[in-house]
Amino acid sequence: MNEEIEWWDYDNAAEMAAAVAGDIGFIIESAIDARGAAVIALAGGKTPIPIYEALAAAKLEWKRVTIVPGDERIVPLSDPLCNVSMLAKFFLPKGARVMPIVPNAAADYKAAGRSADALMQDLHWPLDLCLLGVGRDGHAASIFPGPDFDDAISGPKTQRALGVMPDPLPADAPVPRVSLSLRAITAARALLIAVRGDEKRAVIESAIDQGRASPYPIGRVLADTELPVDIHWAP
Ligand SMILES: O=C(O)[C@H](O)[C@@H](O)[C@H](O)[C@H](O)COP(=O)(O)O
Repeated sequence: MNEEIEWWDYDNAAEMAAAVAGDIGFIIESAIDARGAAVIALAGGKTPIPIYEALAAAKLEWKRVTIVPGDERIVPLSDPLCNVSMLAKFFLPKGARVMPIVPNAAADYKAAGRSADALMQDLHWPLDLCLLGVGRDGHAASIFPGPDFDDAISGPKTQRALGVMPDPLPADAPVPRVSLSLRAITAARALLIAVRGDEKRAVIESAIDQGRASPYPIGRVLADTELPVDIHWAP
């Protein structure tokens, strides 16, 4: 069980964005100082958009930064639901390498997951950072209840990514996904969570209380992460 979970509360989304962008910038600089490069996984969804705006404005050696989405919806790159296209809009113009993880002609979600895993196997590992959002249903990255839940939580040790069919499908993006596995997330050198709203806060608080027995994916992630985790929250 993780004993070091720290909440950081802000008055509004802009304050949270500035603080989280500052933390991510520091993590990127430290990785570049240590190794000459940084590899980070960033969350999809809407909450982190102001964070990415602030981060993209930071003076960093972007050419040394590789960014992958921590999860992806299996949709074409042109689809508004596509996480990597959202990330590319912010960070490609800065010179970062922004890697799509879903093949354009994904045959089925499990094959897409295997292909994402193969791509991740070529990255320097562990990730320097994993930034996660959390759904109101307690999902994190694209670890959802459904037929792939056990595989995402406790699949093969070396598996970094997999295909996931959420059940039920989330209403705001009702499509199959690929996701980092729980092991890949918890192995990251730094784990940050950014969420907004009382509802998500309540879900995360119960998930923390439930620990390893939590039915919420975010509860399992937090219970299995040994490093301190910062949870950034704004109304
Ligand atoms: O692609 C995704 O669906 C995400 O990466 C997902 O895990 C997201 O972080 C949550 O669904 C919260 O999304 P919002 O920030 O839009 O509420």
